[in-house]
Amino acid sequence: MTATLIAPTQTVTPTDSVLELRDIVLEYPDGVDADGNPTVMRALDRVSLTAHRGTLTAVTGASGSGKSSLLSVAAGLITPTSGARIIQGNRTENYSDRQLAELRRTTVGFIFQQPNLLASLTAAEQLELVARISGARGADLKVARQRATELLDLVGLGAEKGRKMHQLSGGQRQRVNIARALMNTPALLLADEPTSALDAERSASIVELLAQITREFNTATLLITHDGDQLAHADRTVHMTDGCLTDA
Ligand SMILES: Nc1ncnc2c1ncn2[C@@H]1O[C@H](COP(=O)(O)OP(=O)(O)OP(=O)(O)O)[C@@H](O)[C@H]1O
Repeated sequence: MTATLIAPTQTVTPTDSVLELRDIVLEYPDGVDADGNPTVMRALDRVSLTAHRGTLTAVTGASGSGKSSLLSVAAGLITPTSGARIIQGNRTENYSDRQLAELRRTTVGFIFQQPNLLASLTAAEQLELVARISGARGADLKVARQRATELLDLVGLGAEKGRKMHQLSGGQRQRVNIARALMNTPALLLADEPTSALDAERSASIVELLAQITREFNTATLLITHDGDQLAHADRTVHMTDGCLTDA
């Protein structure tokens, strides 16, 4: 992996809280009971969690315990049933869809299990697209292109930036995915089992990369993982059990 350093755009201290969840309850509608009354499935049960700048928090737990639900609430993709969600000092649980979309665009980088990359675009174009969607044109687009090049160098894909997705391995595609998540200099980086489709060696290098990014970009990073070997890279590990969160 290359060691290119790209300075974060904001000056912050490692102890800054980016995300604070207080007593979060999330219930999904879950059909009806025998009397025809609506029932709910409680996916998050009074969850509290603070994520700080420059800190990698691993989230573990059995399938169905609520890990993805936790990340979706943290990302502002789902509004919790109750509780407080504070992102960059702002209470957001009453934000409109538009405010949440803006918050995600400016603050959150999301890395999914399977990189959802566009087959027709090169690695560099995948990253440029983020800037285009944000409205970058002219000089701004030029700056974004430069940033895309630097980020692809950072994730070790400088030589592959002109390749389309079918010309890359699964591990390389996930690196493109990670670089893309950094295009908007997110304060909060959320990774939902980013190594689930990779072998042990590639998984280890991806998690090392996420730990490096957390330090160099000063992100508050949440990483869902099932892999005990990856926990060594985490500053903190929390565990979900039936919607409840505890320190591991
Ligand atoms: N949209 C939904 N509607 C109803 N129930 C849901 C919905 N999404 C998730 N659930 C339920 O909420 C619980 C938590 O799901 P979640 O996906 O957060 O778990 P997880 O720990 O991420 O699981 P996995 O490791 O298998 O991805 C599960 O019981 C799941 O069936």
